[in-house]
Amino acid sequence: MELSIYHTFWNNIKPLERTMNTIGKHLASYKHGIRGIGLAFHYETIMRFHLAATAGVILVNFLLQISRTEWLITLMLIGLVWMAEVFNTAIEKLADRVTQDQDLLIAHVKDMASGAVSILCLFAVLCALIIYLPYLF
Ligand SMILES: Nc1ncnc2c1ncn2[C@@H]1O[C@H](COP(=O)(O)OP(=O)(O)OP(=O)(O)O)[C@@H](O)[C@H]1O
Repeated sequence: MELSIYHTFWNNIKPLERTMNTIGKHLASYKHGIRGIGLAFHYETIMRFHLAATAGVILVNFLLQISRTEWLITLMLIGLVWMAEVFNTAIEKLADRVTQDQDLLIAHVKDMASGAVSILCLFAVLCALIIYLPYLF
């Protein structure tokens, strides 16, 4: 009888323990992610430009009193640009680890990673114009 209580207890506690471990791992990955963002700021000065641009966009959004949908679009674009820049920085660092020598493929990899950020920035500017211009004229 006592043994059965023991088994019941452990059978109930194990899933709970597993859940706690999963939550712990999840929280740890957020910690690594935050450290990664800090590292991107450390390696790439352009991250400061993105921060200033983000502050500028948020200020303009408040001043122009844009709609909720327009807020969502601008916030998503800000997030995507930040994400692309952090990926770009990570790819650059990985490429530098592969070789510090002049290498054509490394040049192509870095150019493409940088191109991804440029595409996003171009479309973000187009979206900003489409959203803001009707409020101004
Ligand atoms: N090992 C290499 N071999 C050949 N070309 C390279 C190499 N490293 C960098 N380059 C060239 O120099 C460019 C700039 O690379 P760098 O690592 O200096 O990044 P960055 O100045 O931070 O650029 P970005 O503006 O894309 O963030 C690359 O896009 C690539 O064309």
